[in-house]
Amino acid sequence: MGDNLVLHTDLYQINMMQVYFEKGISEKRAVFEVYFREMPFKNGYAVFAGLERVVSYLKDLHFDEAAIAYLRELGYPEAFLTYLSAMRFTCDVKSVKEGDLVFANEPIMQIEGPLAQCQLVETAILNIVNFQTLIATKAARIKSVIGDAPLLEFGTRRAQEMDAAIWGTRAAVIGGADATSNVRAGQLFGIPVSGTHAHALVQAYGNDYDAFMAYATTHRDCVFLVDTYDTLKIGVPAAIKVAQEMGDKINFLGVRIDSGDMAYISKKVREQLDEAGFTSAKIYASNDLDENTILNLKMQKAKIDVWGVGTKLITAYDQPALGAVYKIVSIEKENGEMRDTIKLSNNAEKVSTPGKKQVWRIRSLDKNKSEGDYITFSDVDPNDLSELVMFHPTYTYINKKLTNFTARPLLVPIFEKGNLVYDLPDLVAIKAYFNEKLDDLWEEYKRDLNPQDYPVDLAQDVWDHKMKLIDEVRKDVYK
Ligand SMILES: Nc1ncnc2c1ncn2[C@@H]1O[C@H](COP(=O)(O)OP(=O)(O)OP(=O)(O)O)[C@@H](O)[C@H]1O
Ligand SMILES: O=P(O)(O)OC[C@H]1O[C@H](OP(=O)(O)OP(=O)(O)O)[C@H](O)[C@@H]1O
Ligand SMILES: O=C(O)c1cccnc1
Repeated sequence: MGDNLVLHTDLYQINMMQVYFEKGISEKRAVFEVYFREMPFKNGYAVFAGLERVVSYLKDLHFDEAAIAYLRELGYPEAFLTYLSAMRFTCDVKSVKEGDLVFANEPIMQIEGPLAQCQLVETAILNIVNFQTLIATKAARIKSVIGDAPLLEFGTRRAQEMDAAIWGTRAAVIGGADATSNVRAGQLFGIPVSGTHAHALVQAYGNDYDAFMAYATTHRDCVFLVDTYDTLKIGVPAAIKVAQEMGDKINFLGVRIDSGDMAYISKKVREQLDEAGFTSAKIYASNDLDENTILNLKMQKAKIDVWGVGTKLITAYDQPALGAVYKIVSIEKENGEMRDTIKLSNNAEKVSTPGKKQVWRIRSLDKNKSEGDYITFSDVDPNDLSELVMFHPTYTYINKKLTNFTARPLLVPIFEKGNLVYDLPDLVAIKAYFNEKLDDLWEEYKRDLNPQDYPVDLAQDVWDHKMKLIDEVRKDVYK
């Protein structure tokens, strides 16, 4: 299979493109925005990830011969296929930077350009951003309970196939993983790789001592998995014996436990290691861990130094999907002006916010913390205002006035007229960026359980415009 991803879209996008083409509106300028409506894992913030892959998908996006041939097989008319063959990506794209914090009901990406092109890219963009943002956020939750101790990403074997393992690992690193067991992810993204060994090694030798000795005579850095037969009676004593016999010939980093009551066992293992003089040997733990188990183990004062987390991180076990959507917010009229569009719903949260917008992170200069996000039309800059009135978009009586503030635009230019204008930072920089942004957030939004709702407010004119369009549509429908 080739790596042209142009057909990585839903059939209905191509069908709509055909409508636009045949009805002569395919080149009309349109603006679409990506946003999600509910915070993943009920977390207080989400960690945006996926931009690097979105860029690689959009760069040079075109229908190659194989794609056209397949669409011909599906029965699309020749004139439409000719149009598709000639199509090149010419949209403007703005996006939040990877590692930035994002919240429900604010645009995190914006695609503007010919209607047909905007329509084509919906599926892949959501596919990428939904997954990677979800995993980065899950990793951040896990890391928040672990603190400074290392978090190792161990999930490839349980990930939803290879792409999810690779890009999920990268997202996990953005949100907090310090290293991965996936060697290819290490090669592709420069992520530190790390690992111990499996039970198979011990089973292959039939006993812990021979297995650890075999490892120790072939590797300098050693972490022995001690729970194959009996952690306290067999595994740890064998690890200690090998470490003593090998002395300086190895770097005895520690032992890994992978079953049983990890609070009780880790404390006993710590005693055994300390008594043998290996006070700096670390205890690694793995086995279906997630932020809840880890927090619980920490409350029990488990003596765990390094946390290996697989399945529950890479599959976002407790919430397998983020629900980001891609909605048209504005379209060119016959006269060339833009007409803002709205989608109504019986469900108030599902009513879209019309117009091309920008999101601003408002930072109080007195408190040096983020006070909330403020959504304006794209041509407005709140930094020009001396006073900002922020109010809840549904419960409008909840409001506050800010004077001494700065506003940072979250959506930055990525593509202009199809040309990449953004320098993609490396992963180390993205991770550092995330940590810096997390520091700006009040603790109330950071706790794992029942965090406060971070304010995402609409500027007065955006709110008024939305209400006006709701009224207009309702008048049309119920006249
Ligand atoms: N002290 C503890 N407090 C809370 N949860 C724990 C504690 N010790 C272990 N756990 C968790 O409990 C679960 C135990 O799972 P399970 O019973 O499948 O493990 P096991 O039987 O010991 O090992 P195996 O994976 O070999 O079946 C795991 O998710 C583990 O992380
Ligand atoms: O538990 P996770 O968070 O997914 O971490 C990865 C798991 O992968 C390995 O187990 P393996 O695949 O050998 O299976 P088992 O230990 O569950 O038997 C390792 O020993 C961890 O238990
Ligand atoms: O290196 C390890 O210990 C490891 C790697 C993958 C999965 N589980 C454990």
